[in-house]
Amino acid sequence: MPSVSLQNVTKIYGQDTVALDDVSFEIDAGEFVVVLGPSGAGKSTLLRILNGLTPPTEGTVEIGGNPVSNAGSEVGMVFQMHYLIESMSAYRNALTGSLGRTNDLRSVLTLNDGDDKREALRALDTVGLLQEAEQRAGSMSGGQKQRVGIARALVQNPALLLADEPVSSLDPKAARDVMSYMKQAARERELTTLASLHQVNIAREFGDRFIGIRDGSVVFDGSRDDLSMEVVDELYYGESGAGNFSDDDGETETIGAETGGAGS
Ligand SMILES: Nc1ncnc2c1ncn2[C@@H]1O[C@H](COP(=O)(O)OP(=O)(O)OP(=O)(O)O)[C@@H](O)[C@H]1O
Repeated sequence: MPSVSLQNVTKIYGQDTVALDDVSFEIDAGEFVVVLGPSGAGKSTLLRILNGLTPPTEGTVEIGGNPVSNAGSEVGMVFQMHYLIESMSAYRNALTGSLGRTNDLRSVLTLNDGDDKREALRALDTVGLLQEAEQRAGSMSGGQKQRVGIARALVQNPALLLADEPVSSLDPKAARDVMSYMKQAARERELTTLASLHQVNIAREFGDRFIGIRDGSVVFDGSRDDLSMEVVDELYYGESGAGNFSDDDGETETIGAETGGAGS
């Protein structure tokens, strides 16, 4: 049974804004999938449908064989903006992930059960922040905050980890750090992961499978080897734009917030 299954999913906002148009794909358990596509392609809509925040207009979505509900506990979410409580420690922030399971505010404020505490520490360890567990989130770097956001999602013990442009606001080094930890967490926990990214070079480095969306349709679904410069050009610029995206040495150019280039 696939971990994620979308069948003929269409999303129309209002009268006629077709954000997703008859999208179907399946993701196997443990796959690390990156969604790519130009602004407005439908990536955020896809993620919102997968976490139950937005109902599809048509089609079916299943996670672990069950229809997506808006209970949300089976889906962990990492956001572009981390949405941490800045006055609380990294540990307390990670612990709020257990709310997804227990729905009990007391578990965060006072009466945590021991399992939740252990899970929060384990998750912080996974993202390399065990030593910083007691540090106030507000005093952490952007990359560290994002890693706390990943820890919080892991504490939820989700069946699917979704990340919506998780490294867009980070410099290239911090972005790579965050992606490395996310990949490691997914591998350790055999966690199915789907991340939308704007930076093609970072996507290429960390993704195992790539789904390209353009104008609401899946126009590419393949491995790193299949993700040629031509495919990337066509994904972002359409057929007429071939050649725009490759530079002279064949490296993929950066999209969006990343400005420093690979490894800088
Ligand atoms: N709540 C909404 N109401 C109306 N239209 C919407 C809504 N959300 C998204 N859209 C439209 O749906 C289309 C897809 O938007 P979506 O945000 O999913 O794209 P995206 O690929 O995530 O873009 P970006 O990379 O800029 O975040 C766009 O035309 C957008 O304007």
